[in-house]
Amino acid sequence: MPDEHTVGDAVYAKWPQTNLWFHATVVKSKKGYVTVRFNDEDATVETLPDKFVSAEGRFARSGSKSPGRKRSRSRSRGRSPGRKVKASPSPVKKTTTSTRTTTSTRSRSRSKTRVMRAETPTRQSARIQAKQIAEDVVDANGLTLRTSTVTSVTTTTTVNNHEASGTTTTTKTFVAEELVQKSRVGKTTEKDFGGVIGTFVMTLVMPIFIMHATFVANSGWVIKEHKHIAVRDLVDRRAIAIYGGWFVFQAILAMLPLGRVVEGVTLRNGTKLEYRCNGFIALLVSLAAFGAAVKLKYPVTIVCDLFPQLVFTGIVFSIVLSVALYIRARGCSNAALATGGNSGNIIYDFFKGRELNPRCFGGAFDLKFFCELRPGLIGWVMVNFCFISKDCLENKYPSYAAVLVAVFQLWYVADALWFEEAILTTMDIVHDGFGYMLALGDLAWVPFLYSLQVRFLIDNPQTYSWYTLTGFFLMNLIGFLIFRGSNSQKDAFRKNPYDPALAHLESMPTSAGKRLLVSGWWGMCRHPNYLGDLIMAFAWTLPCGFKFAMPWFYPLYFVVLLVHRAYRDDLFCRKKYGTSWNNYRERVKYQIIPYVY
Ligand SMILES: NC(=O)C1=CN([C@@H]2O[C@H](COP(=O)(O)OP(=O)(O)OC[C@H]3O[C@@H](n4cnc5c(N)ncnc54)[C@H](OP(=O)(O)O)[C@@H]3O)[C@@H](O)[C@H]2O)C=CC1
Ligand SMILES: CC(C)CCC[C@@H](C)[C@H]1CC=C2C3=C(CC[C@@]21C)[C@@]1(C)CC[C@H](O)C(C)(C)[C@@H]1CC3
Repeated sequence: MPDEHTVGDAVYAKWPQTNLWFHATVVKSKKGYVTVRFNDEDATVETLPDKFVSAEGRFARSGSKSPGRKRSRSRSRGRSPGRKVKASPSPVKKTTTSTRTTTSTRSRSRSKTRVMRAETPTRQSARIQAKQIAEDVVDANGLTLRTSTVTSVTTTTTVNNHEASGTTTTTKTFVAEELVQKSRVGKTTEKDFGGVIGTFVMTLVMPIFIMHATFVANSGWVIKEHKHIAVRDLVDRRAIAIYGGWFVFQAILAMLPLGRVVEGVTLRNGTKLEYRCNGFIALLVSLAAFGAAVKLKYPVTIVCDLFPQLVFTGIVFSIVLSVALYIRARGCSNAALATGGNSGNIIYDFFKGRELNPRCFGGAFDLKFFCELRPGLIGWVMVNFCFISKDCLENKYPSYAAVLVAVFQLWYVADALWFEEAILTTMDIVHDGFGYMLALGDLAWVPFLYSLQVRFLIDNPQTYSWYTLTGFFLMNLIGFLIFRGSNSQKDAFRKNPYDPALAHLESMPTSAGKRLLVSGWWGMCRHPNYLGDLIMAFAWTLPCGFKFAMPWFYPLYFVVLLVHRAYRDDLFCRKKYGTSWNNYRERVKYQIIPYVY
């Protein structure tokens, strides 16, 4: 049972995202959450689940339970993940500890625990280690917790004798007291995407390019036959109704009380948001609705006829949404901001997005999560299918290459929605605010540019022998197996590093507590999932042939996007894992392509 807290109580509170506990004072206590003020120079206020707050007397008393009252887990596996003994968040000395193992020899055993006061050398190394941990710690949003003072560090060494497994493990629990830290989102000083000028150029170029690609999908880089198109020709009520109707339809599906509700990563204030994952159901319903529309002879090809108008509507919609998001974020508390979108420069912050998790309908509807996976991603599949339907109607026999690429892309989207909750740990959800980049990316770039190859193949049918088509299929399959295999391996490891199914994998410890895989897919290179994604991108484009440049935009853009993403992730991880990240880079040398890059 967590402690009862009264306003003004002196407590120890766990600093978000660390195993470090600090002096704090209770400001408010409500329904399982306690708002505390840390005794640091900034008097940082955080709201934490009550298990992360413990009365001071209770915390220091020998033999008392840990604040979280978690049972410490000991592992006795030979492999590295198994060797890790998860340090209890409790800094208290325990006289007895219940232990559990996760292997087949799993057994519950009372372990005899000897508590030793660390003498000077250990105490000194603990102080250094605690300081290093604190310096390396970065919160869920990539924010470094800056350390200014370490006034005292206490070390307890606990030796557990595991009778059942016959192994002896040593748990060192460090208590760092009165570390003065900050976790507020400071001004964003390191700007990526070329800073203010880069983001300004991208803000202008991205919509122009989407429009341009709409008119040249079937040709080279330039519009050869110049048709004069006025902006007023691009405004069409039917296009607005189709785009708006689709967005609302997807929003309704997303809000249906179907599918699992999962928790996202821990936020800076120690809390987690909940997300309803019913994306795969939304895809099935959308496909069924499309099938019904075709069967009922509803003119789905209107999407092809009004394509430029739809693209224009999507762009305008994304711009309006981004402006609304920017204005909304001006009224946000500091705690709600993304670390990367708080530079104070309107152009940069508008592009990157200021608010991390904008939600509406009383917090029930997460805009970024919804936009990233639903209207754009499922819309991309629908655009492909509308063009295939048009081809079937006009030519009787559809272009097999176009059908194959549409199937590959449906497969990719279905996979994303089947593993929907995996997106909750991607940098878009964890680090990036929701602004112009993601709004335009999700709602116009993905549905109207990612469909480039299928649109090209409809206008320029290519004929291939069955073994060439099989070759494309195998290439896509190989890419998919690498992409899915590596993403699932990492997800499984992050969910439970002691999963027996991962016992064959080697991992290395980091100063932030989490381990990093160094064998299996993640031993080949640091981003095997990007490699798989890229192989698929090429498998979707090769069928377009080499006569025209435009379809090749997608794999070229994707290389740039993923190389830049790998670079950004490297910066985040360096902050998060400190020197351990350098050791990891030494061990796993290549970024995306083993022995090449
Ligand atoms: N189709 C498209 O347009 C796009 C697709 N994608 C795809 O989205 C997917 C997600 O991409 P993204 O979020 O960028 O990156 P990753 O899925 O590669 O995630 C990077 C994070 O994984 C963790 N990690 C890194 N190395 C290891 C390791 N050795 N062991 C355990 N954990 C590790 C780290 O986080 P931590 O340690 O905190 O867990 C790191 O920050 C990719 O498959 C990518 O191809 C991405 C962009 C666009
Ligand atoms: C061009 C701009 C500078 C950037 C626009 C970027 C966006 C288009 C992409 C950023 C990350 C994305 C992801 C997917 C789609 C593209 C965007 C939005 C993703 C949903 C595709 C399906 C995958 O399986 C995924 C892993 C779920 C992807 C997550 C990232």
